[in-house]
Amino acid sequence: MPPFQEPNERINKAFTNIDSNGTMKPNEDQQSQYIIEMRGGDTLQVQMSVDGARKLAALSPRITVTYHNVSKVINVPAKMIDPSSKERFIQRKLLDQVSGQIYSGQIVALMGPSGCGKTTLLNTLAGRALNGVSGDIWFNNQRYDKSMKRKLAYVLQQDIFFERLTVKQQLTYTALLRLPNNLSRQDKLAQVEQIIEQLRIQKCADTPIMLISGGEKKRVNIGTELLTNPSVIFLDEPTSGLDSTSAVALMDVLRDLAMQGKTIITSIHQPSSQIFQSFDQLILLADGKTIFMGKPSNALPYFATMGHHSPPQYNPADYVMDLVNQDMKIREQLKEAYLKNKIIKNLNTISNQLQSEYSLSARQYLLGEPSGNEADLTNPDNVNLIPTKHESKWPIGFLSQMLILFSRAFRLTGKSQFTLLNFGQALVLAVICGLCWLRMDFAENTIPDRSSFIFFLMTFWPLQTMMHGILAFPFERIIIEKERASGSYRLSSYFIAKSLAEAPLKLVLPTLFLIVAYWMANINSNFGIFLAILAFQLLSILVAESLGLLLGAAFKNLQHAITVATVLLMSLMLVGGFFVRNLPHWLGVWTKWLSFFQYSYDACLQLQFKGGYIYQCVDGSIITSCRNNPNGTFISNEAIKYFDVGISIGLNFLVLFGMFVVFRTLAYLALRFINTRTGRT
Ligand SMILES: Nc1ncnc2c1ncn2[C@@H]1O[C@H](COP(=O)(O)OP(=O)(O)OP(=O)(O)O)[C@@H](O)[C@H]1O
Repeated sequence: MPPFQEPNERINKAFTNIDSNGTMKPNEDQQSQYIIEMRGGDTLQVQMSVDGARKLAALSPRITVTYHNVSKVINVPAKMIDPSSKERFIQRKLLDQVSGQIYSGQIVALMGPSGCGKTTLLNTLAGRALNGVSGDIWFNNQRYDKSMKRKLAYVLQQDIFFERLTVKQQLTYTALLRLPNNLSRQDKLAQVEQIIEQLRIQKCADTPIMLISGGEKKRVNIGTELLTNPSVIFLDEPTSGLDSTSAVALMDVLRDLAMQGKTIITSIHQPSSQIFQSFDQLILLADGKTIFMGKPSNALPYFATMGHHSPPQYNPADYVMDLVNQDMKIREQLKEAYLKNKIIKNLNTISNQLQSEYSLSARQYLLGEPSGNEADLTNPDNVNLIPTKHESKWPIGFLSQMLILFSRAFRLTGKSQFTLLNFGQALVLAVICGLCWLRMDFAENTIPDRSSFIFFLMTFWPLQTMMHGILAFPFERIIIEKERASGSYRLSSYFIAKSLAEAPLKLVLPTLFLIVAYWMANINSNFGIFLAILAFQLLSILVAESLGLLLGAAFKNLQHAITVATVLLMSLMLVGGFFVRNLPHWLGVWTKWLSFFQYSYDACLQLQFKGGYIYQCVDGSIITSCRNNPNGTFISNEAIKYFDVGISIGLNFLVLFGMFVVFRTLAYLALRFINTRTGRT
């Protein structure tokens, strides 16, 4: 048995040295195409085009999805349905004993009235939200296992991306994160180019996603999921919001994918007649039950056997939807009829016939339901879909994930932070601030103004950054959840990468602000002191941001997070030592230690008056030694006594740093463990 070679080595070998070591099998076209088997049963298809460019694609195994008697029950809080109810929960059946079989190469449409359970069925088949699910689901002859995630793609109804990225950047980051490390960067990028070509989005490849059309966005959404070359693609209403031309173009893309052997299951609302007829199979649901399963062209003849005739020239999809949306009685009739008409595959015909009270003519229009027996479970590729145990759960290692996520976060924050508007805001505010405290004298009467300058410095930027922190997760979380649902990366690598990438960028504008305002206000000419004050300002910004991230991650409702943040910030500011110098003892004795403003303010006051500068006395109202010496001078360090500073500069720094670490860690834990989702199925 030849030793296992890494794919890159083997691919190169395939083109330079065609040998037959048993692991490389030349395809029909001996010169240009090879199938290479990899660990875990995956195969790679390598093609050499005429111009010598190399194309690489993982050949995904063909998968038949079989589901048998699948039900889903959820517990809804009783008070939500009936406020007078004494019960805690009421059970609701979202899916009721549905069965079906979908083959590779097919496009299957799930249709039915709003709320009939299409998304629930898609989620269930895709292995998402499996709580309360009973029945059997097989992929070929294997039951769902988390490790199959990479072979199943789920295209959500909403096109959720970092919209500032261009189409190519979006696909490239996804490829780098989700394609395994045994492919080179060059091959991952080649895969991106292939997807762009396959989905016909070359025209907008370098356009930011926020500027492309709805149809293009949908294709980027599908492309993102296709990068890992999944075998089964679930799509939740992919054509909603698209005009008919874009919808048809999208269906063409899906047809291409089906022709490559992929299994495609899509829910759809109101397809045009052309799209409706293009499906290989139609599954109609009503109230969580199947009411028709067969070829779309057989739907109208089937309903006609029950006396429901479509007017001529009417879009069959519209007619079917009108029918199931009519009154409850018709829906009940259709549900009952399906139960009696349905055919079970691989059961002997006698028991099938015994079930039938309806005419055989209705049954001829239906496809058979699987019986749940071994005979239903086809596995044409005979591939083990569950990777061997030694394979990592993640496509790439922790460090690689972090580097890629760092680069993405750096790019995104750079784009949102370094706008002309933000630079303008920082500069204008710095100048206004500088003008208010313009070139203060080194004199006794400027001491209160100097302390207020410091307090302003230590509150303005932290406040602003904290609000940004609160908003960071509610908007990003949905993207992270989507990416993590397809097994892209660890939450910890995302969190660390985001923290590392954003911190330096978040600090650029406050630094610029301080340089201008500090010089204009004439604070302290010692460069070391300037750097120390800058360090405190930046650290308090990081503390405030961490607190913001924590609140943003912990609260389901953004409004609640903002309200709590406002109350918290105002309270911490009030007890921070600047506004009230003589807090009631019972209050001040503990609250002032909670305020991170207090620590940076205290430390910077000490820094400002450090260095033994000569200050001019004025009236002795602040400095005792000036009382009888209005024209005299005093050493700046004396001013520190006027303020009730608590602890040393070093200790202040340590406490602030500790707060930063604690808040960051809590923010991570909140993000990891507090579920802010709305509880949809
Ligand atoms: N967490 C939940 N709590 C209560 N009801 C739920 C929950 N999730 C789903 N449902 C209900 O289950 C039913 C099926 O929902 P589902 O989203 O699957 O329907 P759908 O056919 O996809 O609808 P639409 O076409 O409007 O998207 C709906 O009545 C919905 O209100």
